[in-house]
Amino acid sequence: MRLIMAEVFNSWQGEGGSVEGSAFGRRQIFVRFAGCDLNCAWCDSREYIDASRVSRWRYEVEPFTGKFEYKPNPAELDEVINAILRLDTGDIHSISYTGGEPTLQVKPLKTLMEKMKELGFDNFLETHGGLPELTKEVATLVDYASVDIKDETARATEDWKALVLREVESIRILKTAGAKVYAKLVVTKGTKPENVRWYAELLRGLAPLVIQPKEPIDISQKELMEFYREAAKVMGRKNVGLSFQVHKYLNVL
Ligand SMILES: C[S@@+](CC[C@H](N)C(=O)[O-])C[C@H]1O[C@@H](n2cnc3c(N)ncnc32)[C@H](O)[C@@H]1O
Ligand SMILES: Nc1nc2[nH]cc(C(=O)O)c2c(=O)[nH]1
Ligand code: SF4
Ligand SMILES: [Mg+2]
Repeated sequence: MRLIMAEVFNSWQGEGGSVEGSAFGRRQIFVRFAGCDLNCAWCDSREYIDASRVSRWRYEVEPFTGKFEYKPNPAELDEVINAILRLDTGDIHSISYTGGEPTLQVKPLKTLMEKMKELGFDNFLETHGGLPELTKEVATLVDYASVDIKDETARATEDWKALVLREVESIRILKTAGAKVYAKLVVTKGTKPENVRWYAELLRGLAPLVIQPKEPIDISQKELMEFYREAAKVMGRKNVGLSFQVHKYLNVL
């Protein structure tokens, strides 16, 4: 089975903060799929969005060395499994499937998740959640999920409100299947409080929310706290948290 890959590396989860379902600070092996159907203005993995331009993928030869070996795309699934297993440092909390958008390649994603479960690993899905029908195909194999809520300022797609509703549907599907799920909202200085209230209404009683400032940060702490307070008023004070891309501050992958 073949797939278009971006990279495999061993690091620790830098996002998610402290809400229920977050794996922040936990050791993970990251499997980054190439290809995405959205186009977030602030995407930090932009080079992997157009899968047709990702001619090769890379895997770290040893954790935290920044040394990689390269193979041509499409990758064979066995090559990816080998790359993951050789990075197993014995302290891995879960395998993080990210991208690009991992659910776009749902068949190899599902086979890989099944294999990693068989080998005793938990599965952490990092998804934009905009493809609930594909989310459904892997939901029972997901132990943890971070599902983005793409704010209007992400300019991820034309009909951004319909995308938000599909993301909430993916959250519901994952929760029903037994996964620990949280929503992640990347905010910018243009984010509107009334939109934060709308997201919070959709998420109330469904999943906790982390509010993550776009990097590089352009929002003041005062504005960030205003969004936090708006969400907490709707969702309850225990169901909202902050998340920062801490790995970027410590210069690790
Ligand atoms: C690159 S995306 C890949 C997974 C999936 N396509 C998604 O968007 O959730 C992984 C995570 O990085 C976050 N991210 C990407 N660029 C960012 C930036 N410039 N600032 C803050 N978060 C960012 C996204 O919000 C997402 O939660
Ligand atoms: N350390 C680290 N944590 C992460 N959390 C989400 C990431 C992603 O790109 O999906 C990511 C990443 O790229 N690196
Ligand atoms: S959905 Fe994820 S991978 Fe796709 S453009 Fe947005 S942040 Fe980047
Ligand atoms: Mg990243």
